[in-house]
Amino acid sequence: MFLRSMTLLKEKVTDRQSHPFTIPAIRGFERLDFKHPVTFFVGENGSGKSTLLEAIADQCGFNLGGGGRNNVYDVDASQSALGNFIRLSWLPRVTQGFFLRAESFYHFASHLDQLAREDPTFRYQAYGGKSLHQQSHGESFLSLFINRFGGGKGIYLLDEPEAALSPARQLAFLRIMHGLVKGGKSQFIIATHSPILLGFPGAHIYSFDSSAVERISYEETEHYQITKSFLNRTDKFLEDLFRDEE
Ligand SMILES: Nc1ncnc2c1ncn2[C@@H]1O[C@H](COP(=O)(O)OP(=O)(O)OP(=O)(O)O)[C@@H](O)[C@H]1O
Repeated sequence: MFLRSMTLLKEKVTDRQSHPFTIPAIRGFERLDFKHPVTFFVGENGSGKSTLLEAIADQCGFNLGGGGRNNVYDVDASQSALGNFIRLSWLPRVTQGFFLRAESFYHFASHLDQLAREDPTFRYQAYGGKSLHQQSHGESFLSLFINRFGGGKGIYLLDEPEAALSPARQLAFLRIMHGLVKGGKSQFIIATHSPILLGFPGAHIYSFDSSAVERISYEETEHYQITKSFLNRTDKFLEDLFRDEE
């Protein structure tokens, strides 16, 4: 555990009528504590999870298109709306880690290809030995988790890592994360919609579905409840869903 909390610098906020303070969970945000090496952000689409995660990545000095501190490249919209309004509290401070955003991973892969073109000794060592563009989306994510994560102390900020992963690969990812967390040198903060990932034992889950970010249990998440009802009685669930359709 390295990142202990994040706090809104209220005195810096002069305009609460514009983005990102128009997002209900962000408007009510004051402080978030991290007390477990694995923290999840959950909430409806547009509830502010990525905005908060990106602000953390910004304050970590990570490339906002994806990557760590040493990955310097430009992508569109790589600015954090909230980054300058928060303070991170560390004990101890770590500088290594990775910000993964599923939506711009393509650009990160291209950035590595550019490095390989510029430096013949670059062998994609930390990425499975070949260009991420030559691996499927899911394979490239797994390569990253297996090869790039771990080593020294690091913080990993992942925005919807499940986007590319089959259910079996999501389990593989849980196993990798379990191993890294057990080693005591890794902290994960993950925005997700995956009921599988959310099942990580003991993880803390923060919901963005109300006017403040608040902690809820795994069983209280909509992801758990909807998936459970769907699987328990699929026919009945779908019958109810499609009733009165016309
Ligand atoms: N630059 C911007 N200007 C204005 N509004 C924005 C901007 N960027 C994002 N938003 C809005 O902020 C809200 C929160 O977006 P965010 O990406 O944080 O949501 P999210 O919880 O991560 O959603 P999802 O689960 O769909 O990824 C959304 O309504 C989005 O439209």
